[in-house]
Amino acid sequence: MPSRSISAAYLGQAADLAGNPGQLAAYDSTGHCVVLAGPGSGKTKTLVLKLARILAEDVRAPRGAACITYSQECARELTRRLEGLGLREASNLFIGTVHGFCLRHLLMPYGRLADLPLPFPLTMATQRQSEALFKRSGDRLFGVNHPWKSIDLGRHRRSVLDRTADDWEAEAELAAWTVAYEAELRRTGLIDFDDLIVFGQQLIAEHDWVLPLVQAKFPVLAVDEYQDLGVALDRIVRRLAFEGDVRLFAVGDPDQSIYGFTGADGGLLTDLAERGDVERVQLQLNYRSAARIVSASEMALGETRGYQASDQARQAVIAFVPCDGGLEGQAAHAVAEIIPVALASKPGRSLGDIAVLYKDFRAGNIVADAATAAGYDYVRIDTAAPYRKVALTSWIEDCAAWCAGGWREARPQLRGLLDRWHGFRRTRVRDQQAREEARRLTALLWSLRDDEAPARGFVAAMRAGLLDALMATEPGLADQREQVDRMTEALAVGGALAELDMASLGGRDGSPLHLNLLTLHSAKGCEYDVVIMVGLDLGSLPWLNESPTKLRESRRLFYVGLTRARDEVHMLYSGFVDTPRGRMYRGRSPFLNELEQRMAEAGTT
Ligand SMILES: Nc1ncnc2c1ncn2[C@@H]1O[C@H](COP(=O)(O)OP(=O)(O)OP(=O)(O)O)[C@@H](O)[C@H]1O
Repeated sequence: MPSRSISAAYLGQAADLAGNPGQLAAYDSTGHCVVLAGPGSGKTKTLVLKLARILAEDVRAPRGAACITYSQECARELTRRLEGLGLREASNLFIGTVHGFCLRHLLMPYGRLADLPLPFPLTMATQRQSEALFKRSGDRLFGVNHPWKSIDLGRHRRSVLDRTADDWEAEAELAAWTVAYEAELRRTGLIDFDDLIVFGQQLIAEHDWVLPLVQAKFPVLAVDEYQDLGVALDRIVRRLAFEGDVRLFAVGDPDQSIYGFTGADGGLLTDLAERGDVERVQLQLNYRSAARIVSASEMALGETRGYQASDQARQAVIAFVPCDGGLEGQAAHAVAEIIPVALASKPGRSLGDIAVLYKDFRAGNIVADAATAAGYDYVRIDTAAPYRKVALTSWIEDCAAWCAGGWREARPQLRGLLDRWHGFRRTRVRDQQAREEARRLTALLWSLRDDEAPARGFVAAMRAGLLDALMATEPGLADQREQVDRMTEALAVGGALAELDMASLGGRDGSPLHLNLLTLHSAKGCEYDVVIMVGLDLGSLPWLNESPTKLRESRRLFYVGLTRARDEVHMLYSGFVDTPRGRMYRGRSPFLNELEQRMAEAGTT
């Protein structure tokens, strides 16, 4: 057990691991450790407890640990869980995305010294700037009506690291476009998101002197959702761990690898776990889902994994629900029939315990319209959401949560909000100035405490009080500023979130009063009592004629959706999809046919 000061919450949670030999083995590991396990098996729980233990027992400040993950949603979940154990972002504890790590702890401190061909000081392109430069370079090369291929371009840049290799020229169009786009970026003095990964990798790969410097600061590296990493990030981790003497604790599940289109590769995790110098731990118990859902998920995946539910007696609902009227009909059925029954069927269950999952933002629009018509408030996570979650918008939301009553029970903790604020400063400030800023921020937050005030006034006051000044002096935050501007526009009178109050802004990641609407991709890492999946028709999930690789990834996406549920899964379909060329009748998703057949064979329908 950790010997230094640790929270009671930590002790309580660590005691949970005692009944699970796998979790305990990971928790007791002394060298590199990789935990491979299925959904709901407590990977993230084990990771945060292990990190707390290492920080209490093995590492002394100013040395510390970096805890990284792929997406901002997962980073926020890690922050929340670590705060629950009394661990906050600090100068010796990085909690964030791999992109944030590459920027703050690799490229900013060492990029110039290593003479990387980047424009310093590093200024991030906003989404709008990078789209405009991407289009301009594509138009010049291929003419104005050329197809938009930004996802493919990003994948190519991140996956083929050696540009003299045959693989690079194998996709000649993407290679040429990349070169032209990067030249445009540099001419404008900007870098983009993929540069962080590509140059972070180059720095680590080619400059041996960087390794001991990173190791001195972060002798421990924890990685959540490892299966989301692509080859560049995997190389960064391996070099730090196996050549830089950084101790690695990684968790993930190759069956939940759903970002192949970005270059992610679940096989990298499996390979990592097979190394002789890594302790590999496999977890089998699922604490989240009822037994029927655990076994149905394996049937949906089409693989036998031997996962068991921790509570065998819990009842579950698994429903295949035909609906007339396509996605509109499915959304209407979900809000009119399924949600009211689900709310009534368990005492204390609220809208926040229910999620509607869909393939993309167009389906999200249809579900959101149905929810509005039924009078349900909702939170929505997809690309049509009014603003993207980046570190700054997440921080504003957490400040709103604190001001809207969270301060009474320190959820989130004020100290954590202050530390995260200091983390946004990429340029070093003197201690005196940092103290003064902390004092001003505390006074500002204290003055903005209100349970029901409109979120609009809160964000305006935060911007006028401190935020605008910070964003004006930190070019590295330019891309995040764009999202803060979008948040402000959405909250303005007439905007998409004009009605939002502070409590709702603060609760956008899980308020009991809001139904959750999110894409299947965004649902990874989340859990809900009731999961309603819409759009389970051939032509949507999966698309028609997907390649075998793509089809496997679509199946994993379906698996991720199913495994978010604790008690109920409702799978809605119509047997057709609406396309720009009219209605296409190809039947429901083959994943449903297979699942229903396997459940019938097993006698579990
Ligand atoms: N040993 C344990 N005892 C009791 N509950 C546990 C234990 N381990 C995990 N849990 C609970 O199980 C649930 C799932 O845990 P967690 O989110 O850490 O799983 P995960 O493996 O990261 O899931 P996923 O891959 O699906 O995101 C959480 O509610 C967590 O508190």
